[in-house]
Amino acid sequence: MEDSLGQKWKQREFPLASVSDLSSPPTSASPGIARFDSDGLQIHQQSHQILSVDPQTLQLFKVSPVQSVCVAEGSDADNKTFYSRGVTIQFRNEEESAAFHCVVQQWKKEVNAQGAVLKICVNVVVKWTQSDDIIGCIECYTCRFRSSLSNTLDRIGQEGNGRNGTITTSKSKFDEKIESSSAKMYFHYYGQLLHQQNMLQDYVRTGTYHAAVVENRADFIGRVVVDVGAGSGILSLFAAQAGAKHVYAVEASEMAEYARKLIAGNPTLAQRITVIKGKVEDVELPEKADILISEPMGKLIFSSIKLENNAGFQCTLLVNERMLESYVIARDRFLSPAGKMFPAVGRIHMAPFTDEYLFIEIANKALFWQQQNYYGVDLTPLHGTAFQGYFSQPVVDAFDPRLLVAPPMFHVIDFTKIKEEELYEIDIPLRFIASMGTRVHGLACWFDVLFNGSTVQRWLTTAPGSPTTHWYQLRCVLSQPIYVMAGQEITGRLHLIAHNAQSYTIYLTLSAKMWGPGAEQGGLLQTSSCKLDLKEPYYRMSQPQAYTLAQDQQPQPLIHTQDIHIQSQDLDEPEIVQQPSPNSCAQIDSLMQSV
Ligand SMILES: C[S@@+](CC[C@H](N)C(=O)[O-])C[C@H]1O[C@@H](n2cnc3c(N)ncnc32)[C@H](O)[C@@H]1O
Repeated sequence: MEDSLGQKWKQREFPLASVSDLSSPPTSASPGIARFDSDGLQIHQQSHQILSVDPQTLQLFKVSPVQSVCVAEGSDADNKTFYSRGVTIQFRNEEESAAFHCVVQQWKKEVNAQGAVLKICVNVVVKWTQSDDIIGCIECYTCRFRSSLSNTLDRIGQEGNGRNGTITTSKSKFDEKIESSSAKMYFHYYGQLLHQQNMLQDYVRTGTYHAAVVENRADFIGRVVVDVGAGSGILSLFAAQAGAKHVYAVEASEMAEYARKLIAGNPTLAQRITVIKGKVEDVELPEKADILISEPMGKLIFSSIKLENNAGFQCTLLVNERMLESYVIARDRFLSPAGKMFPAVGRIHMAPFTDEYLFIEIANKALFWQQQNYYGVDLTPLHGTAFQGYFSQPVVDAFDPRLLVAPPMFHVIDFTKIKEEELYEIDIPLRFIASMGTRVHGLACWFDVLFNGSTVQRWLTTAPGSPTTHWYQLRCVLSQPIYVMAGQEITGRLHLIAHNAQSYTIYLTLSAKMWGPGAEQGGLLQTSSCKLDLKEPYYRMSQPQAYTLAQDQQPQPLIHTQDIHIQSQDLDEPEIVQQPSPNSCAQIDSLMQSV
């Protein structure tokens, strides 16, 4: 339950399959519960509380997908002897385990934020005195900040007290929740011009931003603007074109240097733009903003796949990359109360889809592991794992909207109101009415965002059937499709849990009632679930976009979606890709039986 402070963790309870005290024999394990309340986290074994911890001392280790070890510090009665106490907790499933870890992360962060007042004081003392005596004194006063204090010292030493006052707390909000290796790769990626170029060459994206800004000049003229994650500085330049009084272009990657160069090369605008290199979580600005502009919509940055044209490694799902959190933090730090956000609202759209070709293509990938005589070696012991592995990759491509089985629904994220913590865990109940009888292979997702200008409202959409953007669409494919009839209800749940590699674990469940004699009596359900890692997509851009045509539909030429941006420039005839002859359902079923 959420209270007025947005403390989603409060009152949360997690049933545990088993709890065992590390100091007792493993045979003592029995079911229990983990409960968050105002005193901290309480772990009960049956009805006995066996551990009560506060967030400062809690250490949580994931030892398997469903098992974790909680270690907390305590002291004896005279507060002199410190000891550690640990319990092993076993969750009922991976989803509950991931949700628990997410709640602990949020809880620790909120409690640390309350401690930030003290950290700021520490910071100020250090800045003014640089005195070892005072540092020693503070260490005695609250020794748990000892290590962050030395971090603070390191950073003050490196960055000085520059005009932009870069550091206010000892550890950045960003650094606290994001793994440093992920952040390093992420900002390295955005530090390269070719990746910025890829976004700039998405004319649907950049053209919509340009139109949304210049058509809403009235919002920009004479106003202070902050460009959150400025990249090449393009949106700052648009804001200056629209008459902004001053634009602060905040960019954390090395791209900040290129942005300076680009902006300096446009002298009529440059005098009204200041580039600030740093994270929006850390930098200080000299004044409040009337407008925030940003392009924080999730793509995926990953290094493991090389595309021939280096077109960029990005996929869709509004919240991926976790940059929306930075946009929201920037709002709370920089935007004046009556300020505007460009964009202001985002929506994740979802609909079940059918796609036999895609399904068989994924299932086929694991067939390699069906070989019983691979150089004399039986590979089949790994087939099941490989099969699940391929189905845990969300598919990124542009698909034909006729593959959708039901009208889509959407989940709104209001950037002007949402709390940062609410983006750590997003739980969307699903309900659709099938408009055809078919096999449902999974859930298709895409997004749009709204520029809510005072003069013109504009949507930027990544929907299937709309001009393709560099986000494409995303599909979560079930390893067990479900069968539906026209008019039948499909229910389910899309549960996204943020992780510290700037992405999300996706848990999807879709269900449909069985028809036939048994169904009327009572809720016979076909249910299919999958777990996917948004950071490990199957980038399917060079594959044919196959779909089954209804008899009354004329064949449409199908194109390689990688070529779409080029075609939008030179308007040549699209390349036609030959369709493979359709696999019948019977063939597919027999293949699935064999796997
Ligand atoms: C999707 S790009 C958009 C770039 C540019 N605004 C545009 O529209 O072309 C996002 C940019 O935000 C930067 N960024 C991401 N998180 C940031 C943060 N917390 N602080 C500052 N910059 C950030 C990235 O380095 C990247 O250059």
